[in-house]
Parts: sequence; structure tokens; C-alpha cells
Amino acid sequence: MSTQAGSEVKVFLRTRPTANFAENLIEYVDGQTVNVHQKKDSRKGVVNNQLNSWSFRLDGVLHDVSQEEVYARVGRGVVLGAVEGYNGTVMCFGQTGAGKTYTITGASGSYQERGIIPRAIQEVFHEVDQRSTHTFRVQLSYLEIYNESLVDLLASLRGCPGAGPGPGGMAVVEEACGGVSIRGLSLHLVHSEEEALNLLFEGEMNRIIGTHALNKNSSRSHCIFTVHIESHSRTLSEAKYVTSKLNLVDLAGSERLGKIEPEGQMLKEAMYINKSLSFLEQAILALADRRRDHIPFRQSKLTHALKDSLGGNCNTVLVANIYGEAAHVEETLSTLRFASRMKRVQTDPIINQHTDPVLQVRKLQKEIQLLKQELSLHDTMANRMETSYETLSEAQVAEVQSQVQRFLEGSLDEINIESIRQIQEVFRQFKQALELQEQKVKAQLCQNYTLVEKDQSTADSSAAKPQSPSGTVGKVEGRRFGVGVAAPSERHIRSQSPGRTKTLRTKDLTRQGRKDAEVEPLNPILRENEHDPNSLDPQKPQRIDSPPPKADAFEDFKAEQGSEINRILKENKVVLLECRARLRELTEGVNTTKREIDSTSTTLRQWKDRQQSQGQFISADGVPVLDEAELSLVLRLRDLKTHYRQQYEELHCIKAEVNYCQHLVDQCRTRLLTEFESWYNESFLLPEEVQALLRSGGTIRPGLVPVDKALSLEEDEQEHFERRRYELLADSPSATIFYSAHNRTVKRRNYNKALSQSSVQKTTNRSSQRTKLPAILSVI
Ligand SMILES: Nc1ncnc2c1ncn2[C@@H]1O[C@H](COP(=O)(O)OP(=O)(O)OP(=O)(O)O)[C@@H](O)[C@H]1O
Repeated sequence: MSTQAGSEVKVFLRTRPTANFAENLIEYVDGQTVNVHQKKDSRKGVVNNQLNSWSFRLDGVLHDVSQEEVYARVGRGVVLGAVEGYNGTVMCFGQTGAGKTYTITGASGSYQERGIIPRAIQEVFHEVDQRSTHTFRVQLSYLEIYNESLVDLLASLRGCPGAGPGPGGMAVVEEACGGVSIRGLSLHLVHSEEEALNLLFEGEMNRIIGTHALNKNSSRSHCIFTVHIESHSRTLSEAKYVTSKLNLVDLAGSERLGKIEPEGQMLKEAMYINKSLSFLEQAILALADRRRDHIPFRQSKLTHALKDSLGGNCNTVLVANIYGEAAHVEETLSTLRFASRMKRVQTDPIINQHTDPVLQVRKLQKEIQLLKQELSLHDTMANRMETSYETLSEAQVAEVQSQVQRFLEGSLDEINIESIRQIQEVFRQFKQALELQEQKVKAQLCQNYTLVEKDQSTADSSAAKPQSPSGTVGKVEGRRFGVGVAAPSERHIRSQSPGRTKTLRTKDLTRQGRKDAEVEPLNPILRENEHDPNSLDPQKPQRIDSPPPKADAFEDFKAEQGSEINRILKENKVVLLECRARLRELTEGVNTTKREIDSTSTTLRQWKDRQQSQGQFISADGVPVLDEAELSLVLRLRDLKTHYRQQYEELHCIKAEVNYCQHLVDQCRTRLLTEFESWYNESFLLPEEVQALLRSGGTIRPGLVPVDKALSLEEDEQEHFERRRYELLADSPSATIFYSAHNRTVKRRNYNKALSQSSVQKTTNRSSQRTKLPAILSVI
């Protein structure tokens, strides 16, 4: 586990822009210090020019700064940390209307004014694209806490596994590792910035918003947008992977009831909000006090849900939003007091590293394979040694016998037994070394088998483990891999294949017995798990709206809609392979013939040279006479050359054929891919309503509608959108992604609204409490 140096929670102050900034009451010094002065007894209406003053030291003051700068100073570090594997939290706190939602989410209809969440999403996907050495799995959830009830803001997305509270309702649950998760909260797999933005906008539209004196779009709830990131190395043997949770929290505004004059439902909401914020303050006070063992997290849903996101192993940043006007100085003071308490909370960020049990098993199996090979190599060597030793012993015995014989005969004065002993000693030592090495390999093998078995059971249990209630990302819960699980002296190897268990003792693995005692291959166990590590947890909620991975979809397409073209492609490939084989054969044949021609020519030349030196035979008619051998060489050369010409022509034809077949295969492949792209776009990327049109058997067939067109808006809306898009494109190309996602969500919302309007009046549900839809509909 790698850690960042322990530090405190970072705290920034952001002022809502105003023309009446109370310079005499709020003083910003050196970009980090805020001095606040308040007139004594001002609340009692007594005229008194005496001032009380307070000074607060923070990590930064964001006064009159752009959204971009806020993100760069507040969000970027936490987001990059999350991509590395550190948990992170960015939280906005402050008086109602002071700019919390503006800071965290931004103005949802404006790219320039987008807040920390859309910028974080953009950064995450930018990093994912850059880090080619790793694969990433990004999932999102969006939780709202309204009047002490947990609400899934993305539950409206149809067919989403994990969506809906389930029989026990939604609840904050404590996890064994000390963290918390939300049972019943849906998790949504996203593959791109646009998909993620779609979900953000969808959730935004589902938030509960109310109007009061200080804010006509006041959030009446606390919202936690969470990006869950899981990252695996692309190196297959790398069993370690990291996970992280990036929480972006928009707290409901603290409010003085006198100022906003709430009544009815709003009064009830205000009481809940104030109560939960006061519990948050208590939890922060306790966290900041290092002598306290007990932190009262369970007092409210908010503190309980944020248990593992405030300090601890998390990179935490707080933005304290304030008004700059004199009228709000009292609330500004209380916000700053909260901020300075929060700043005292200690953090000790740690990378959340896990071990993927399946990859671990694979790695160990590879090692076992190598060890087994090494063992068999030693076996072979030992065998050879034994044979040589026996042979040499016989030779030595013969030598000794001969020496004795010669000694007895008197032809040898002394028998040299010492040298024979020396040779024997060398062999003995060598044999001993071999045995030792063999024992070491066996012990290692034995240890690896035990580890495989342990990891196997972990892999099995995590594969079968149901989705954690929160649906927390990457819940292939890694365990720390203990290398010393089995001591090298472990004498038993347990080999388990489905349906039977066999226990073998390593001492049975003697040379004679090894064959019978060969440990059952682990393949049957491993095969079950030899799949994408991402698919380890079949229970993980997958958003049906999200397109499936292209690789999987491509396999489905080849089996169904694209089966005909795929069949032709396969057949063409077979023909191409046959042609290539024939080409290889012919090339070899041509080369062989050429070599034969060369060697026959050389022999003939040598023959002629020899004849020349001996003098040429001349017939009676004076014609040079060829002898029989030379004649046969000449004839052979002629045949070879004819054969060579024929082969060469054939080679040319077959080359042309290979090129032609290759061309056909390429054409088929291109067609298969093009058709797949159209099919994929139409099946997964078009909004449901357009897909319904395509399905309804009208004149529009799949493949006829360009996706861009189908996704576009009504004509004038589209024109407007296009114009806006081009304007923005000049500034920032990524703005189109933002607006596309925005439009898509608005369109889906309009469509669903139209559907629900046309149907019979439904019974009142929560959505009837929603007092407004954000103004983003009219922005583009
Ligand atoms: N830095 C800023 N620049 C421009 N406009 C801002 C800024 N901060 C806030 N606003 C505007 O002030 C209004 C209130 O802001 P916002 O809704 O973000 O407040 P809030 O703190 O989330 O309030 P509540 O707690 O009631 O939800 C919005 O219209 C927002 O656009």
C-alpha cells in the first residue's frame, strides 16, 4: 500500500460575486487569511461602532475567480489522486444561496460555467485515455439525502440492476474493512465522458429543489455524486489492482429560519437540513480532536454516509461558500468557524490496493509449470548422472581389476586407489547437490499449490459473492496476499478438481513414483475462472442503457445479424490460407529446383574442366564426343530448367490468386466491421424512442439512419444547438460532448414526460414533490 504523507483536510473559501462586497467587514489578506469584523450587538439593532474581530487561516481564498480556476485549485489534485487509487472527497458547505451547487455542479446549461463534477468527469476520462498501461472501469452513483431519507437519483434509468431500494429499503451499511456503502443505490458503468455526463444531468433533474427568499433554486437535500474507479494493469501477470471512490458532495444550505421564512413543507425541510448539518459539525469536532475515540457518525444519514469520506485515508477538500454582503456576516462567521474546524481534521491517504485472486491463481499456476519443468530437468540430469556413474563405476572396477592383475604379474608396482576414490567423491557430491536442488523445487512447488488452492477458493467465493449492498465498485474484494501462507516444509499437496479431492505427499514424488503421483492438473479449476477479470462479479450492476463493451457486442453480432457476412469471411479466409500454403509449397519447390540447377551446373563444369585437362575425345568425323556421364548431366540440367520455368509460371499465378483472395477477405472484413458499427450505434447509442421507431416496422430500416441525425433535436432546436456548438467548438472541442450529453438527457426527459402525460393520471409519487425542473431546458 502506498501512502501520501499525512496532512490536514484542505479548506478553501469562495465568495459569491456581489457588487456590495463588505470590504470593511471581510478582509482577505495574503490569499490565505480572512479577517472578519462584526459590529457588537448588531443583531439587537443597537447602534454601536465597536467591532469584534476574528481571523481564520485557510488553504486558499477564491474571490472573483472563474470556475476553471476553482477546479484547478480545489478539484484537480483530488481527481488525479482518485485515478491513482486514493479515495477523495470534495465537499461544498455554506449558507443557502451562497454558491455551493454552482461550485460543485455549475450552471448545467453552460459549458464555461460547468462546475467541479463535469470537470472531474472530463479529467478522469482524459486520464483513462492517457494511461494505456492500465484498463479502467468507471462507475457512477448519485445519492440524495432528503429529510433523512436516502434517494437514488439515478433509479429512474430503466432496467438498471441494483436500482430500487429492494425489500429492506435503502440504508447505509458498514463494511468489514471499516468503510460504508449504501444498500440499494444503483451503480452505473460508464465508458465515456458523454455517458457520465448523461447520468449527471439525469440525476440533476431528479434533485429536489425549492424556492425561498434567498435562492429560487435552492437544493433542499444533500447530494453525493460518486465516481468509483477500478484500475488493472494490462500486464496479465500483474495480480494487483487499485480501486478508489471520488465523492463530490453538495450539502444543503445552512439557513436561518428567520431569513428565509419557510412554512409547511419547507419548514420541515429546513429543520431536517439544520439538524443534519449540526450533526456534521459535531462529527467534525470529534474528528478534529485526536483524543476522541468515538466519532458520532451514526447520528444522521449524512454523517453515516460520509463516514469514510471525511479525513481518514481520504484526500478531503472543503469549499466554504459565503456571501460577501454585510447582511450575511453572521452566517459567514459560522461558515468560517465550521471551515476552520474541518481544517484541523487529519488525513492519511492510502492507495486502495487489492490482489485479484484469479490473476494470482494464474500467476502461481505458471510458476508451478516452470517449477515442474525444472524438476523434470533435474530428473533427467540425475538419471544421466546415475547412468554415467554406474558406467564409470564398472570401468573403475575393470581398471582396478586390471591394476590388480598387473600388480600380481609384477608389471605394476602400485595400485592407484586414491584417484579412483576422488572420482567417486566428485560424483557423490554432485548427486547430493542435485538432490538438494530437487528438494527445493519440490518445496516451492508444494507452497505454490497450497497458495493456488487458497487463492482459488478466494476467487471462487468472490465470483459467487453477491454485489455488495452499496454496489461499491470493484467489489472483487481483494485480500492481502500472504506469501508465507505455507511454509516450504509443508509436506502435502492438495489438488482439487471439481468432484474430487486428492492428497499427495511430496515424498511420493520419487523418480519411480512421480509418474503415478503426478498432481492432477489444475486446469479444470482454472478454466472456470479464465475469463476477463471484470466479469468476476456477475452480480455487479450493469446499466442496461449503457452500451455493452464493443468486443462482446461484436461476438453477438457475428453470431446473429452479421452471421452471413461472417460466414463468407470465414470461407474466404480458408481459401486464402489454402492459397498461401500452396504458394509456400511452390516457393520451396522453385528454390529446390534452383539449387539443383546450380549444383548440376557446377558438376558439369567441373567434369568439363577435367575432360579439358585430359584432352577432348574426337570422333572419326572430327566431332567432339561426350561421354555418358556428361551426357546425362546435360540432359538433367535441361529437364531441371524446363521444370523451373513451369514452376515459376505457376508461382506467378498463385501469387496473383493470393492477392485476390486477400483483397476479398479485406473487403469482407471491412463490410463486417462497417455493418457492426451501424448495428452497434443503432442498437445501443440511439435514444430509446428512436430505437422504437426503427423497431416499429416503418420504412426506416436499421442502417438507414445516421446516428448523428437520429440523435439530433427538432429542426429549429437543432439549428440553434448546431450554431451554439460551432461557436463553442472554436473555444473548446470538448464542449460538444457536454452539450450532446445535456441535450440527450433533456430529450429523454421530454420524451418520458410526453409519455407519462398521455397515460392515465398516475398516483402521486415523490416526483410530485419536485417543485421545478432546472432551467437548463431553455439554455441551448
Ligand atoms: N461564483 C458565482 N458566480 C456566478 N453566479 C453564482 C456564483 N455563486 C452562486 N451563483 C449564483 O447564485 C445562485 C445561488 O447559487 P447556488 O444555487 O449554487 O447556491 P447554493 O449554495 O447551492 O444554495 P442552496 O443551499 O439553497 O441550494 C445561483 O443562481 C448561482 O448561479
